[in-house]
Amino acid sequence: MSSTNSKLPKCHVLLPTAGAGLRLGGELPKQFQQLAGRPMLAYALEAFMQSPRINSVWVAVSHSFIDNLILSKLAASPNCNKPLHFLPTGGPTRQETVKNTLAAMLTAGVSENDWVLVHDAARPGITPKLIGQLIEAVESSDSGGLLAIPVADTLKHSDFNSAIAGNPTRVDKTISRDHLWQAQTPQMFCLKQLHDALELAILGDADVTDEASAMELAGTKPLLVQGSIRNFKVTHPADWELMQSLLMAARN
Ligand SMILES: Nc1ccn([C@@H]2O[C@H](COP(=O)(O)OP(=O)(O)OP(=O)(O)O)[C@@H](O)[C@H]2O)c(=O)n1
Ligand SMILES: C[C@](O)(CO)[C@H](O)COP(=O)(O)O
Repeated sequence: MSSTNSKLPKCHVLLPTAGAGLRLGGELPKQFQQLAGRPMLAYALEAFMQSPRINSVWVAVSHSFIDNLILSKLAASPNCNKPLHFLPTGGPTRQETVKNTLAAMLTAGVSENDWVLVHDAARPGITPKLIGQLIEAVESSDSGGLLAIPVADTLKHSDFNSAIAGNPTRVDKTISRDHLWQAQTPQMFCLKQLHDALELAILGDADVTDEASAMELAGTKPLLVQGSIRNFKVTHPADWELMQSLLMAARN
């Protein structure tokens, strides 16, 4: 499958940005706060703009943020060299935000057979090289797939009873890390299949925290493609500090 033939599936990006960033804190949701001098969202946006296989970019925004000047400034950047759409499709959960945005993309005329790469705005360490590797691997497989990294540390399950009333948390047991991977994004699937899988998962109140989980519930086995430790999710203040140092060092 190559996007050079217009009849073949194209690749589009969906960036969900409707989270509140509560674990990080701050006056704005984290994806719009200044990280090493630019809104965090700008880094992922630029990586996809620089990826030759990406045809269009769709940013899912909460209703309360859709008219914010930060968005128009991002769109005006000379780096924005592909069709860029901001949609007020944010929902109460990540999976609802993604499902609403996929529905809007279908309504806007994107082909249901095209690929969509869903990427957290909170992962500014993504690079055009990693994006290219995911696309190449998934296109030559018979299913969708995601970036992920094999778990490197020894894993402990905590003792439920030790977590009561300020007691120190204790080990219940050690879990084998064999065959365990940490899911990253982008996660790349056929647009309509992902939409339907998310819709089913939401209707069934399933605990899906990423796109792959919804596709697994629908019976597929997504491909695991080697990601990078640099593509970590900025969730807590310590992640923010680390990412800021990495971005500043890369600039010098
Ligand atoms: N209702 C939601 C929740 C999350 N997200 C997006 O999903 C990505 C990953 O979510 P996470 O890092 O957990 O962000 P938040 O939900 O904002 O974080 P927190 O749980 O700390 O509030 C982010 O780009 C976030 O904006 C979204 O679009 N809609
Ligand atoms: C999609 C994800 O980033 C994959 O690791 C993750 O599941 C998002 O989870 P969160 O609960 O929204 O932080």
